[in-house]
Amino acid sequence: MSYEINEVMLSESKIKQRVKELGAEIQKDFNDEPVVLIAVLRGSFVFAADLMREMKGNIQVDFISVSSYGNQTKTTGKVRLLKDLDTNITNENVVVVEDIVDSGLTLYFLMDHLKMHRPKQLKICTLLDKPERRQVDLPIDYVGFVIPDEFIVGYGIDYAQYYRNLPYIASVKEV
Ligand SMILES: O=P(O)(O)OC[C@H]1O[C@H](OP(=O)(O)OP(=O)(O)O)[C@H](O)[C@@H]1O
Ligand SMILES: Nc1nc2[nH]cnc2c(=O)[nH]1
Ligand SMILES: [Mg+2]
Repeated sequence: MSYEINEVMLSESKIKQRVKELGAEIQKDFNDEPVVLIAVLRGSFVFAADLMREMKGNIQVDFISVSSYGNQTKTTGKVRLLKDLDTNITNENVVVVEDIVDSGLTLYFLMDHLKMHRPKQLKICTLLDKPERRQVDLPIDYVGFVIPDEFIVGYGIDYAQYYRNLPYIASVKEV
């Protein structure tokens, strides 16, 4: 089975505008206190890079890497931790930065993992939310866009490791 780009769902300018709003909202909620952003590799690296530049003040960034999709469009249901944090987040304000929440299994696994370090606050920010596909209950603090149940790529998000370099977000179709 192979896929190709179907249509643009979110343009570069629409994403830029929303990322700006999210940065301002997070900063306001934390009253300009220091924040550690945790980007979930690989998908969220583009979003996290743009989001952190919309925030002023004492922002740290660290990366955690997990994978559960392999080269398919459905989750394997098994989340693998590929790289852990390097930062000590105990008593820190932490915001986990994700590109997309689909089944919710990735973040469910990660939240459990991160809570063990007893951060002061632990919040979730995702650019995209696909609520129709959720398999677990997950409280999400910041959502960029709620999207329909379509497999999407671009702006850091891949299909079989390709398309991450697209500056926009597009749906794909089977060909
Ligand atoms: O809510 P879920 O159903 O768990 O899906 C969301 C996760 O799936 C994708 O990551 P993937 O495992 O494909 O790895 P990647 O970030 O390296 O592309 C995406 O970047 C999210 O992290
Ligand atoms: N590329 C891609 N990866 C995902 N991981 C979870 N949902 C999606 C999606 O819609 N597209
Ligand atoms: Mg990911």
